Amino acid sequence: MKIGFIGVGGMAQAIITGLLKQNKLVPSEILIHSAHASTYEQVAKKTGVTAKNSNSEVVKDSDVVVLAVTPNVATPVIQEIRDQLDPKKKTLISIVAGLTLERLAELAGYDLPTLRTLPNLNVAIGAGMTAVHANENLTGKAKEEAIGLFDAVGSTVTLPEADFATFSALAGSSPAYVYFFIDSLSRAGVKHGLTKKAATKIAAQAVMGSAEMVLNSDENPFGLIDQVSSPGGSTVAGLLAMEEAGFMTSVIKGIDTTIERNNAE
Ligand SMILES: NC(=O)C1=CN([C@@H]2O[C@H](COP(=O)(O)OP(=O)(O)OC[C@H]3O[C@@H](n4cnc5c(N)ncnc54)[C@H](OP(=O)(O)O)[C@@H]3O)[C@@H](O)[C@H]2O)C=CC1
Ligand SMILES: O=C(O)[C@@H]1CCC=N1
Repeated sequence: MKIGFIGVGGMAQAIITGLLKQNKLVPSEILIHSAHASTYEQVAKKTGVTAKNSNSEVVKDSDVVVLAVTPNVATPVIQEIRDQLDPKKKTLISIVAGLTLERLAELAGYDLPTLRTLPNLNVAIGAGMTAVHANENLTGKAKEEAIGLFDAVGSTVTLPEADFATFSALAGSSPAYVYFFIDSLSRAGVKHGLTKKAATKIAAQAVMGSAEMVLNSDENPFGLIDQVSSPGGSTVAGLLAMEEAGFMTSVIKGIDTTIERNNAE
């Protein structure tokens, strides 16, 4: 299978890194092109994938085309490659936030097998969380192969398109919010005398283990909070101080704003 990436920014590079790391594909199966030669040539050099001289060449030589450009250039880019997107031979995968299957069909053709996805950065380490929704033309083996690319680099969930904006906040954007939390924990450690390096490692390992506990436990997070909070102890004292500063309200406000922004696009 040949898979072509149109755009090789942060997210496409994360997917490519994950696919190669998980041995789902070998470099010769991946083709790339983007706006600037300095970007795609460097990515090709670093990963061993093949750089093409145009978006059209990528599409011509690929079975599966991954649209990985920012939303503001998606329309002209699809118009540029539309003629090469033969519905009998190609599958289109979009990772573009906010771009609906209806809009993709309008731009790329109503017969084209198409998968709308919303991955997150953790695909780079095989721990991604990706939402998928296929159109009615993508069926059977082609559908399995398209979704299989994201299964290979983490978990996938099939969601109605109406839930993509919420999913995007909770999984697509949330790595940034979790990094923010880890940095805040680590900064607190620095305030109390730890080095930034040690504090960041301690904070990140604690967050990773806590996430695993949530995934592997029948308890909901509040039950686990109670297990950590010894009666009369320091954890409950810290929790109450965080809540007094508006911890949960801050998180929900941030997610509300992310979803509003997603819905406005
Ligand atoms: N970052 C994330 O965590 C997530 C991102 N997404 C979606 O992924 C998409 C890409 O985001 P991200 O990787 O963060 O953005 P980047 O800005 O890092 O990457 C955008 C890429 O598009 C390329 N590009 C711009 N114009 C063209 C063109 N005319 N032809 C071909 N390539 C072009 C750029 O080329 P060059 O580098 O050469 O300038 C760049 O490689 C977005 O639609 C976003 O919504 C979805 C989920 C998560
Ligand atoms: O910030 C963004 O627009 C994209 C969508 C999800 C993560 N990054």
